[in-house]
Amino acid sequence: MSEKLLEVRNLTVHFYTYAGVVKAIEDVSFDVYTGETFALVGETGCGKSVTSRAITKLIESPGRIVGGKVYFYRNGERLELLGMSDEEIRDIRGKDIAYIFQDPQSSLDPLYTVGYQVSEAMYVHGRVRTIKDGIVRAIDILRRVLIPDPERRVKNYPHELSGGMKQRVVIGSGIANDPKLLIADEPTTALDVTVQAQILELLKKMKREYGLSVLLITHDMGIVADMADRVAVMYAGKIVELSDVYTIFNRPMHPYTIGLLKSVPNPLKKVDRLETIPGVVPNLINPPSGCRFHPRCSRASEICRSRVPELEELEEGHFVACHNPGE
Ligand SMILES: Nc1ncnc2c1ncn2[C@@H]1O[C@H](COP(=O)(O)OP(=O)(O)OP(=O)(O)O)[C@@H](O)[C@H]1O
Ligand code: NI
Repeated sequence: MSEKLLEVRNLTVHFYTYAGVVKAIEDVSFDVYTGETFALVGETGCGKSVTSRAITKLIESPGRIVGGKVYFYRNGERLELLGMSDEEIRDIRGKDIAYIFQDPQSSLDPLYTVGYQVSEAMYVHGRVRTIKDGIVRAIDILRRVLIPDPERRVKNYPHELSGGMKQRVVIGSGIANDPKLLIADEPTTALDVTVQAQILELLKKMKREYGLSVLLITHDMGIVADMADRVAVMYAGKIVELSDVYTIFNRPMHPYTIGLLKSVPNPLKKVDRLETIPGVVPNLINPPSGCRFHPRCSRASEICRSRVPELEELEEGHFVACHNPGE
């Protein structure tokens, strides 16, 4: 396999709310390699966004990163991101590691032209000398993200563009500084189905052309199948299974993954009936003891109630956190 770009180790984030401490993510560990698309998948509230944001310390009060390390490899140097000052991490965020969020509307400022905003993204990281220089470059970037008539579009304000075009602009700003890692958090969820497919195609094109690695956050197994090389399945703030995409779909071993794949139309297999996993996602203020999935798990035994299962490599590259894994 290719080189390691990102190493997330035991990442733990808590939110200190009036109701109690929300243990949003607990000991999350995974690697992202150069040139791959790595997906984080799971139901709502399982900690995908918190994980992706914590990587560059984008956690706001009442949240706090209470443990873990994030190593980022840049030009042969191994940087630990969580120990960096706000200023140092700001220099990495938006330059070496860029984000794309779900709603393009909220990523763009309604008061500035899209050309200005793409230009500004480069200007703040010293990629262009002036905003004016940047606008010339922005035309080329809009062309690369396949926005028609970029010379004219560069002068548009966000409200003059459709949702899909706005997301193209956001992707353009993301890649403007030639990042190594693009973190895309549900980048197509807010868009129409036809536009979704176009944006996913665009992400593939960007990945090819720029040699980017992509950390893709999604709750959609179809998108995982279409986009990802490897995938980590999250449940209630923890990674329960991690492997290449083919293995997850064909040989899932964690009871949660097995249930998840039964509850969604499996894009690689035809299923007649959708099943749902009984029970509800646990409250993260008082998560279940032992394995957080045990109250909903048909295979749960005594040890599952008392001991937290570690992610173990059961076959090459296939990690499962379960005391009673099976197929
Ligand atoms: N500001 C906050 N205050 C308290 N709890 C929070 C806060 N932000 C996130 N959380 C908690 O952290 C957990 C993980 O949230 P996160 O947004 O990462 O989920 P997600 O997997 O991205 O879900 P979705 O698919 O809905 O985006 C949730 O249980 C949520 O309640
Ligand atoms: Ni999210």
